[in-house]
Amino acid sequence: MAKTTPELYTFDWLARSQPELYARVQAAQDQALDLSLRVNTLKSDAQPAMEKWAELYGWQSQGVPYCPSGFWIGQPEITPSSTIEHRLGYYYIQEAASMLPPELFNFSDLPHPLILDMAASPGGKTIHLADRSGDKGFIVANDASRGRLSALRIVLQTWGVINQAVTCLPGEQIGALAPGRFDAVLLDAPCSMQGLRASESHKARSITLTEVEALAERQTRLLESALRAVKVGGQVVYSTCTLTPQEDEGVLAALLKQFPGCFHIVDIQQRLPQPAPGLTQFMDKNFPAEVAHAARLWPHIFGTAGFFAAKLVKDNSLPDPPAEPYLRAGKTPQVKVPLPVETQGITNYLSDLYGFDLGAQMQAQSLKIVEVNGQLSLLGERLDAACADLPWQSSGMALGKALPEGWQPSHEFVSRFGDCFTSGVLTLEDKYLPAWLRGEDIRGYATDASLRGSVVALRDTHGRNLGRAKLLDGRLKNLLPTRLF
Ligand SMILES: C[S@@+](CC[C@H](N)C(=O)[O-])C[C@H]1O[C@@H](n2cnc3c(N)ncnc32)[C@H](O)[C@@H]1O
Repeated sequence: MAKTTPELYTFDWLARSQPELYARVQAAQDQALDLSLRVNTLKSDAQPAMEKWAELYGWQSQGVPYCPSGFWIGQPEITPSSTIEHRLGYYYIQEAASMLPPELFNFSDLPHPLILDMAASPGGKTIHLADRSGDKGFIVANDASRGRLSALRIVLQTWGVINQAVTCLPGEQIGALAPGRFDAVLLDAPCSMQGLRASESHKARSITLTEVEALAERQTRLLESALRAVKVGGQVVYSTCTLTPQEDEGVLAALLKQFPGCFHIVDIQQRLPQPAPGLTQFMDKNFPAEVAHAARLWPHIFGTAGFFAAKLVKDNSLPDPPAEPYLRAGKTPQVKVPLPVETQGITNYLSDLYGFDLGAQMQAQSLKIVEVNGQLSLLGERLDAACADLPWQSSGMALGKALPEGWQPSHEFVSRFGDCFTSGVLTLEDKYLPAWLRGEDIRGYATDASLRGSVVALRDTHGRNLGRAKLLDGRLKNLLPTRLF
């Protein structure tokens, strides 16, 4: 039977309309991308941290122009995925184009922004947003796919983000559920991924026009929802990892037409090393001139994957949506009311053992200590304001647990704050490092008797955080989580 749907191969539209440009894009797509990473600025200052790793691992680093914490490191012998810093969330390996969307938000007048990441998993951009807001705002990290939530939780946990909650809702509904609530919304939309190079995890495949149109329709409804969820005056960033115009400029054009006067597109060309305007013409279609304010990262110009990003500012409320949203039944964990006595006891304990002032940290980040399913956790005070009516799945960061022999801080807590500890810290001799990084206990380890029985923060001779260790008689018990090996 003859096919009724025309095949639309990757960049086929470009091959037909601009063959020279198409040839340049294809040539770029055939070359391997340099590896890039983004430094966790909740844990270290980007530039000095990068310099230290460049020296330690022989990496040649080059800054990503629009992202101060992002660096290209070429194709190095020591791969960035193999280091202890990677396992402890000191950096995230991320394609440089993906570093653009979170950088487009302006939080300079918003010390505590309430942020929605509408399609968040696995969380590469969520953790970037946490850095951008110093983990002092609050992020609702949503993804409609339940199966992708654990990846998101692990990324948040490894990075050490506290002011966050994970929800599992169709993004299309959030605008009606929480209208005008957020200062900033990121929609890194599900798309046809026709901007990525083929790889082991992403096989090249052709897409049909029907698929593109269905995706564009979903993206338009998601972006409408993002515009509803943001406050008047608030910022929305829309991004895709595809260069298919229907999913990029086409989505912006559809919403400009449907909601005139409700938002405008901010010109972001000056954020890039050279202008990369959105298309105003595609095949036989004209898009409004304003869509040229968006950025279209062509692989042959920027040395990145193909990518699209636009920044929108909401000027007026959108007219009411046609129907009430239904809410998918979500399982909400039982969060107990914080026990005031615990907070003081814990902050005193941490101060005595590690010289770390958790009380000051809690004040700076507006945190409280609660018991969640028998574990003590640090939770953002703004959780209720952000998620009162959004069924959240998990929130905050594990703080630790009380054991008969003393109080044991969590791995996440030590990997986020361990560099600030001034006592209760042990330096591991170099000869033991390989065994430690394999997750082994170190036997015959002699040390200061005053620390015996305690959980200490371990560092290597370069001062790198090696997580927690428990000092037992003649043995250093390895408390690195087994998932890291
Ligand atoms: C491009 S990925 C997001 C990548 C992520 N922002 C990052 O940087 O790590 C798109 C995500 O959208 C989710 N998704 C698909 N349809 C959705 C919907 N209707 N509402 C919310 N999320 C959706 C997918 O499960 C997928 O995780």
